[in-house]
Amino acid sequence: MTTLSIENIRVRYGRREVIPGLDVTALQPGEVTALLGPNGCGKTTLLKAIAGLIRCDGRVVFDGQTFGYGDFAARARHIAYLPQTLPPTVHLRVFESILVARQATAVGLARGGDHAEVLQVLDRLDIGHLAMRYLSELSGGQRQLVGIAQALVRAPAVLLLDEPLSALDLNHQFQVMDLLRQETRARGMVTVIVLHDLNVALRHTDRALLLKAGQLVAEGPPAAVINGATLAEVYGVRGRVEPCSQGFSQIMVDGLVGA
Ligand SMILES: Nc1ncnc2c1ncn2[C@@H]1O[C@H](COP(=O)(O)OP(=O)(O)OP(=O)(O)O)[C@@H](O)[C@H]1O
Repeated sequence: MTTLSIENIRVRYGRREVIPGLDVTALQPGEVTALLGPNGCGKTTLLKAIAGLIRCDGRVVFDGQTFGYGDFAARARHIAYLPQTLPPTVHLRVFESILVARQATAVGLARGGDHAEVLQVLDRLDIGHLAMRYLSELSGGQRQLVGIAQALVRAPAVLLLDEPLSALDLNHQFQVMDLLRQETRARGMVTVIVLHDLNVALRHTDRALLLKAGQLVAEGPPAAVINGATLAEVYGVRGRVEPCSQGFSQIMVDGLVGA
């Protein structure tokens, strides 16, 4: 099985070191990992470093291969990355845009099934009715769902999603996380998702990485990582994690530390 490891990743913007040497061992195929931490702590920077999109020191090891900065083509065969801010839209219909994503990057996949794959992903994200609309005509949330479809249809081994729920309503947040978990398990993908909603991380992910100022403060099962002590240390809030009546862990925020 193919794990993903991050070895001594260091990133600086100019003279400012944003990630001062970070290691993550063996993210497992079939598992969804939540990448958590406050604004500006380096989550996007770390995802971009894994995707090979920014200059960094250190190594990403995946599928027996070691990637340093610059191995873009080799990495692109394995990794799909959905940015936090989606790029300006090209003049394509939704269906075409997903088909183009599949045909551009799903190397080695049988071409015959491309249309069926696109229809299936549209259906599973409940956006089949948007297939013939132009991207420029979509709402923010609809555009985000199409971005998720474009990433999934590439059939990547590693799926990196930066705040993919930020424009979605509650129903779609749940649906998308459900689908991502199912697909991650079924395809044996390594999936890493930047999340701000810690309740989503508790409910829908298998592992959590908690960052503070570019350093890993805690990692492990979400229910072990997210607790009163880490909420105070990393987010500066007084809070508790308690089971709801359905048995799922939920965060109760009591206030700010010191207030
Ligand atoms: N291109 C850049 N040039 C200079 N500094 C940058 C650049 N991109 C990000 N930074 C800085 O690096 C730090 C980490 O930014 P990053 O976007 O990785 O944070 P984040 O954890 O994803 O934040 P958020 O939750 O707000 O999206 C921040 O202090 C940010 O200001």
